[in-house]
Amino acid sequence: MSGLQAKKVMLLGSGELGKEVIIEAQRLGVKTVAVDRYENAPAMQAAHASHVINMLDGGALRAIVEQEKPDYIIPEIEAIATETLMELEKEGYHVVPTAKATNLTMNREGIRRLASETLGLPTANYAFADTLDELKDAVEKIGTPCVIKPIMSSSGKGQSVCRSIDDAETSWDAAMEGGRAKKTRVIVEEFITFESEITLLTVRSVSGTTYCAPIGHIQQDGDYIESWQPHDMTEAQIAEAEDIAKKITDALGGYGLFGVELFITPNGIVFSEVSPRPHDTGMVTMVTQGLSEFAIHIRAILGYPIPAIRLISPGASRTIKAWEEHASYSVNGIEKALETPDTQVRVFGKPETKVGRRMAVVLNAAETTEKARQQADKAASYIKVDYHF
Ligand SMILES: Nc1ncnc2c1ncn2[C@@H]1O[C@H](COP(=O)(O)OP(=O)(O)OP(=O)(O)O)[C@@H](O)[C@H]1O
Ligand SMILES: NCC(=O)N[C@@H]1O[C@H](COP(=O)([O-])[O-])[C@@H](O)[C@H]1O
Ligand SMILES: [Mg+2]
Repeated sequence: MSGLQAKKVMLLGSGELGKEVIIEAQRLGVKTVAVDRYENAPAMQAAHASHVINMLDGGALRAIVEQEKPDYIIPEIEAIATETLMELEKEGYHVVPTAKATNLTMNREGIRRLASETLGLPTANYAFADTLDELKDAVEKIGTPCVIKPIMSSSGKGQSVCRSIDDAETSWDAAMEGGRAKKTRVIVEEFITFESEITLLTVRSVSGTTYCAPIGHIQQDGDYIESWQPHDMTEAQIAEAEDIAKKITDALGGYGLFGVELFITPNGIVFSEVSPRPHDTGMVTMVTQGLSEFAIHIRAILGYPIPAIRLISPGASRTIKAWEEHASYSVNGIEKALETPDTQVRVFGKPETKVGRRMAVVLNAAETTEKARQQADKAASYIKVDYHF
């Protein structure tokens, strides 16, 4: 790489999603630097260079950016000092898709107020609370059941369903435990009884705004366990979903791929949240699309055209999680899993397991999403995380 004069990207957050972004960037001859809060993170294992810093520490973040001078800063996780990204953007650094998008989406309050109060998009009713007493008032106001989440968290961490006012304290404690940043504020959301939920991958690039086929998914404890593409929707539902996605992504701006999370209800489509970056449920695109969500993200960022996104086959993904905390583990059963036709496995290579941590994903392509879901499920059933004592 040393002689090649190339653009340099810096990834802030180096998990399984970032690892694929790094691989796609390298395929286009881009230099890659991976940053995260711990050593040997998945994307670091693929990047040209890496750094371990506390990304919530603005000073540490600035120091590493000034040292590496990347052409593009690509946030990958929901725990970054985004105020520093706003300053760096003003100083001329390019934050993907924009520092404003990162700042607003890093915090559930920012994106929710933008979607509901500024853009008038349909969302669950919501309220915010900074103390247990305020939380009890918010639960009274929103009604039960309701969903309580730290304002800065992801993959369902610290999230709980509050079924009666008596649950408020347990939910408060869960949110304080699970938030990514040491902020105590929580959001209380009306519980939406949806028929299904989707991620609409939306791309803003030099070629305009385009959408991938909708991805259906199932979540357990606020974290995804299964996704498939395409999700069955009427033309009218797709048009409604794309309209919401266009409004929210236009408001965030910049070039890149966004994961717009939507609930499908009998009364219409409800906006939930948006990631200004590839989405975990979108890992399925590694077997369904000609360009995966990761390839699309990097192409869009670099200003390259994305004239078409082709769905090549229906497909499904199934996550493999660890259920114990260990510094030494192995992922077994891959040989048996791969006996199922059109199956692929991605082992992320995280250095240690944690309770509920996603360690790998199984992908399957088939003639129908139903068959792909069944096959992904079957293949995944053979894969086990074993712990070494
Ligand atoms: N208001 C709600 N009503 C009903 N279900 C909800 C509500 N909010 C969240 N959920 C359920 O919990 C899941 C996770 O919620 P949300 O996306 O807000 O959390 P997250 O921590 O940001 O997760 P991720 O980072 O994986 O997107 C949703 O996909 C949905 O299944
Ligand atoms: N829903 C967001 C999401 O899936 N993000 C992905 O999980 C990683 C963190 O995993 P970890 O908590 O196991 O380190 C992040 O770095 C990102 O790749
Ligand atoms: Mg979500």
